[in-house]
Amino acid sequence: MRVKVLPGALQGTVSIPSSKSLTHRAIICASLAKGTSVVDHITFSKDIDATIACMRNLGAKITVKEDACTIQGTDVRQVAGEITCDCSESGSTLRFLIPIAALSDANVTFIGHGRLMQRPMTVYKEIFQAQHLRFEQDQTIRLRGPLQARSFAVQGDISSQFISGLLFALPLLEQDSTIEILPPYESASYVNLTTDSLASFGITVHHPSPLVYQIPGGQSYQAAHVSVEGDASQMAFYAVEAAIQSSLTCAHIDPHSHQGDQVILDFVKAAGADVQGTTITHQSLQAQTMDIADCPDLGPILCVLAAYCPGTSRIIHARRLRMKESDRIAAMEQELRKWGVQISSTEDEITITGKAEYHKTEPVRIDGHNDHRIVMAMTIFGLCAKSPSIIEGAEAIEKSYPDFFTDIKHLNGKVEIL
Ligand SMILES: O=C(O)C1=C[C@@H](OP(=O)(O)O)[C@@H](O)[C@H](O)C1
Ligand SMILES: C=C(OP(=O)(O)O)C(=O)O
Repeated sequence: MRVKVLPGALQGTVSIPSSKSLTHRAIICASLAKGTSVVDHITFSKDIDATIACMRNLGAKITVKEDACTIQGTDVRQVAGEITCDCSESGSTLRFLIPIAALSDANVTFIGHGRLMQRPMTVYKEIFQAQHLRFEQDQTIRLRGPLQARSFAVQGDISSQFISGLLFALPLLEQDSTIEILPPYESASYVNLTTDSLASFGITVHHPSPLVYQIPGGQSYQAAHVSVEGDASQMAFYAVEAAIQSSLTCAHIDPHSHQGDQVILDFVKAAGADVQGTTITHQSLQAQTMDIADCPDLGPILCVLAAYCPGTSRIIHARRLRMKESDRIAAMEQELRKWGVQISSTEDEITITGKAEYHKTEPVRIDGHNDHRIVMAMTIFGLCAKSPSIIEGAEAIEKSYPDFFTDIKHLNGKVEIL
């Protein structure tokens, strides 16, 4: 899909789609629970569809109607035979489900697409090898449990999704387990979302100190009704557009949310925007240093913010952006340079010297890098620029936010699907 983006300010109120992270978690917990759960206010996307399909293959009965899933949970420990789980391009689906699938002694094959199987998996490989369990990885991952309760030491700066995955599975083992995080501990806010979701389904996890989780064994998930709150990572695209050139209100955002990406409101405020609740209004902008250790998904759109902030901004602790759907640092460097943005990077840091306006005599041709967050960030850049751009591979938005361009149009954004 190619999308032409014409310059112009957005206006109005946008209903932010529901949190992808919280939806994965609610569907997984419900699928492990005794009885029937309901998860509603879901925004469906390719990643969420992948989690639903995999949980069905692991035995959960999931009915989808409008924006809700009714889920009859299963005892995954009883799964037998040969199971295949297609995770599409979803790192969350793959890394959350590996320990869950390993609760049984079934032979489970995980399939991934795009860059998924190149994303780091060493933490699990080492755990499985230490327990003499099958874990083979090439184009697919083939594994066999049953996983045993242990004291697990997990590197904290590769992906928090390993910690979340273990936290879903370990309460269902008979014995107690502990997870010790080896610092630095990044994306910890996502693990907080996991423990929140576990608590909603009756699972207890003790967190006696910042780097230790104690997980009592012998627990069972209880059915629950969960309504999913808005997605702070998606709000970020609108918050940045408003900070650069307009005024927007973001609806369906929980002011008390535990999502780490809610920090976007602090970043746009520190850049100079007026922020009242979830209404963001442009005022003159300035450069700043932004630490994204706890909110990596904000990386691409913060590059856009920095590009429009006069002065030199730094985005630090950014290394993990290189391991997402694309190398997001390289992708943003390549695409922003086409607009004439001054941007450079080291392995862990991005430096951008911004200015208020960008203009090119020919339409700028942007590559979406098969990455939803690159497509959305470069769309916002194009709306704020002074001349048109064309985004190739814009269908990548389906991974998390299929209605992105429809919502942009509702806000008077001039985007044309070519
Ligand atoms: O747990 C989650 O829902 C997520 C954790 C983060 O990954 P890392 O912990 O690998 O940084 C984030 O980038 C991803 O989009 C969603
Ligand atoms: C990296 C992302 O998701 P995941 O890790 O689940 O593929 C994302 O949504 O930006």
